[in-house]
Amino acid sequence: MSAASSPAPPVVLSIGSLSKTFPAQKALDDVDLELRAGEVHCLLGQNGSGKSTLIKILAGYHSADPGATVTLNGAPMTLGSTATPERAVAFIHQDLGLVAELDVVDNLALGNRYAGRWWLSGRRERRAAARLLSEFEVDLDPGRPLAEATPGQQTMVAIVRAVAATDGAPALLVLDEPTASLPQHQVEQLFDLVRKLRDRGAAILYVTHRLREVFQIGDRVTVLRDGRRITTQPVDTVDDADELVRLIIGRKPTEFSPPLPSPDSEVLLSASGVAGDQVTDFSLDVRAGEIVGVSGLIGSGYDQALGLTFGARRRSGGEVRLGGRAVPANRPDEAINAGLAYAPADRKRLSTIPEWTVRENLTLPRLPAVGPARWLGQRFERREVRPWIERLDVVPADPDRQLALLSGGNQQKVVLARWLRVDARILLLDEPTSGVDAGAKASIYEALADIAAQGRAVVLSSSDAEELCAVCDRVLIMRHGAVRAVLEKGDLSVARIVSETIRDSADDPQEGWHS
Ligand SMILES: Nc1ncnc2c1ncn2[C@@H]1O[C@H](COP(=O)(O)OP(=O)(O)OP(=O)(O)O)[C@@H](O)[C@H]1O
Repeated sequence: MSAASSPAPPVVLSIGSLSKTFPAQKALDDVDLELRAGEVHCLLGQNGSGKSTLIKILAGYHSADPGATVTLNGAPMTLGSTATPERAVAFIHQDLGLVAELDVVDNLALGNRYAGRWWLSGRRERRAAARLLSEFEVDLDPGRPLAEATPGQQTMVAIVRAVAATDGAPALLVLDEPTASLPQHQVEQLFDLVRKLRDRGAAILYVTHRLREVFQIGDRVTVLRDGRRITTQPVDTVDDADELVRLIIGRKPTEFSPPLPSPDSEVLLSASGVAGDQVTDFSLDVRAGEIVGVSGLIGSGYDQALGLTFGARRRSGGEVRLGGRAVPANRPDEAINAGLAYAPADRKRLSTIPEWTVRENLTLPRLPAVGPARWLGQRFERREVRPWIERLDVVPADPDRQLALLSGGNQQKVVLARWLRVDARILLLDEPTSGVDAGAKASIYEALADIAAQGRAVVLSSSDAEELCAVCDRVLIMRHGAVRAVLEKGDLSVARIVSETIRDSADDPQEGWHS
């Protein structure tokens, strides 16, 4: 935003006395908030602090408790109905609301409120879609089924769609963790788009757990804790990310001490030439005690390598050896027997039962017993589950709460805890902290370090360069389907990861390697 001496830009969104009470849970407690034209206003808070609830009330998914006042450009805003959303408001929710079975053209067209269905995917829409994608510099074939696009590409389609539905000029744009699955390079592109919209005068409400982004893109920041607004202030009055963490969790963050470099120990996992999907050559050796990272751009294959290694994705070539023994391709059962565990990135869709409780989801796949054994089993589960709930700060800390009623980040914590507590020798984790708040991230890193210290090993794929620097002994960078660079602990920095990630491998495919 411009200097303090110029007159304050007009208020676009004004929220007064906003509260929301769910059964047994007050998600928002008397929140006031103002968003001005031409500002990116970051909304921060721990998982479960009420951010999504606030957004869902604005979007009409939830009604607010009586007594709230919300205005948009000075006029009362219609709340409590998704049927008549404000035309000038664009929302990007965590659940992008796209239809995976349709192609990109149809997904964009559906958002644009075209009346007739029979011309979907017609030439006009195809041209309009191509124009929109190129305006926002999204490099994607509009005729491709959305299901084939990576999560990052899908996010961009959702943003383009939402902005287009406001005729390209939203008064208010609400972005709920849009970068959760985007590597740095794509984040920069997204930020260019966000700045473009801000400079056109949009007020932008930006929810993120990546605190660095607040300093990159934010003009002002509001922190929620336990449903209450703790502060609203200009970003340039915030010292650093540690101060943000203190505001978010209400105490000093626990120091995470990175693990010591691991000694030359036994090779637990060896992959060579693994291929399939976008991956042409994924090779690595992982020793006991190591935490190894895999990163790259969307499309580089970095987000598919672990699924291929495990057997969750169809492997077309290469070899995977566990403890020296070859594991046949596409046999996750054999991989599990040999000591491998794999947590996919799409944890919620692929691996939870939302109707079940936190306890049941955390202890899956144990089958429910019947009779007295069931009761004993539940008591045992509760005892086992509680330390994890406390360790990862699951809110509310209730093992018997239905998983679906937890906030998105808290659901992530529960599912991730399930993998952290299994006794596998090697853990493969895709994007382990995506959507998880700063406090719990540190706890997850501690848990990974503990696993490594027990002589086990972790391989994680991540688009978060800071995370890779914080926890990994070594980071493999993939470009164009293959590992092109290996950064050892001493070489690890955000700048180095980003530059290796975006470097064009055609320049020097061999020189990209580092021993
Ligand atoms: N439909 C619901 N029924 C009951 N409780 C709910 C419901 N939706 C949310 N909650 C509770 O309200 C609180 C706030 O949740 P909300 O989703 O707003 O958090 P959040 O700040 O967006 O978290 P995250 O960072 O994990 O997305 C949480 O304790 C959550 O369990």
